[in-house]
Amino acid sequence: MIKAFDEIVKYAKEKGPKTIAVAVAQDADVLNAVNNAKNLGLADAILVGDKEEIEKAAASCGVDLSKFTVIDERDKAEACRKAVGLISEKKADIVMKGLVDTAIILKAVLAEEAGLRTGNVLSHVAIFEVNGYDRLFIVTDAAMNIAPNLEQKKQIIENAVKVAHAMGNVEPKVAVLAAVEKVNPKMQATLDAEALVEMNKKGEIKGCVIGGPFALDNAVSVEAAKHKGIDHPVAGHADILMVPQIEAGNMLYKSMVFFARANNAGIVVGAKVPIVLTSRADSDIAKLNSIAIGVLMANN
Ligand SMILES: CCCC(=O)SCCNC(=O)CCNC(=O)[C@H](O)C(C)(C)COP(=O)(O)OP(=O)(O)OC[C@H]1O[C@@H](n2cnc3c(N)ncnc32)[C@H](O)[C@@H]1OP(=O)(O)O
Repeated sequence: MIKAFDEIVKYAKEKGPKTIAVAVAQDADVLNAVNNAKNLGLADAILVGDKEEIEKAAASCGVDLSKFTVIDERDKAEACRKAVGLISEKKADIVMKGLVDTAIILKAVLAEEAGLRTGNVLSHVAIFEVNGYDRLFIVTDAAMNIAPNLEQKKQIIENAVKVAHAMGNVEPKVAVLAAVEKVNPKMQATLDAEALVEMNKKGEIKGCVIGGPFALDNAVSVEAAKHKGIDHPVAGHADILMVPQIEAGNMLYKSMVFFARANNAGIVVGAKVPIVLTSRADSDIAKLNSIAIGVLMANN
């Protein structure tokens, strides 16, 4: 199993290069990331956005724009629509969010005419490398599904499991998070966790081992799990943390980046192609890691 992002980048290089359609590309971190991806042989990029602003951003970070195709579009929603359109035109394999609100690019991806929907739930998968934890781990869904129901949670897990498989983890351990580790009928997250564990036991969710409900400490710390008397293969060893709703996931994501200084990546899966989707505040390294995951998923 791959344990660090530099290994992911190496692995993705074997699967590349792919072409990325960048929506609203006028951002120095985005340009640095695609430029590094190009230099590494991971991916080429088509930059869609305000050409003047893209030129300014490129000048600020020393990126040579002559290596890339630029499509001039000042309106952000329209730039997203055009970037997504490059997929159906078969000119790109991956979409990437640039300097634009997450909801705007996701609406462009979901639009019927974009042709990217598959009938399945699309969901966000964030990957973290943090000091003190012995593996890369996934948090889902921190950015797309606001308050998923049980069926949506099932598909959110399946999407994350596909990403874990692409990263070389053949049977990821999934912890369904709640505030407590005992089922409490007043806490929907615990009831859903119990149901998801049952679906996994019956073979309705495959390719992973699901445990829960778990509070976060039991999912990631063997000592904490032992202390609470929890004996489960997932306890203390989670590869995937499934949160009950977007606020919990988003706060966990941002606390990893800003408090724990984690190295990270983010991607939306479930559509016909992967959507590289990080926070605008994430670094160029996070964006490059995300491109690498996108390249792995574009081959699935
Ligand atoms: C973590 C780093 C980055 C961040 O911090 S992100 C910040 C937080 N994230 C956000 O603000 C985005 C949260 N999500 C949203 O705003 C919305 O759910 C989202 C994704 C924009 C969709 O909103 P709307 O366009 O209003 O969607 P809607 O509910 O009216 O549905 C339109 C059609 O799309 C479908 N749809 C919506 N979400 C889907 C999903 N996850 N998977 C598959 N299909 C989905 C929905 O069923 C509907 O289909 P139809 O047109 O009825 O056939």
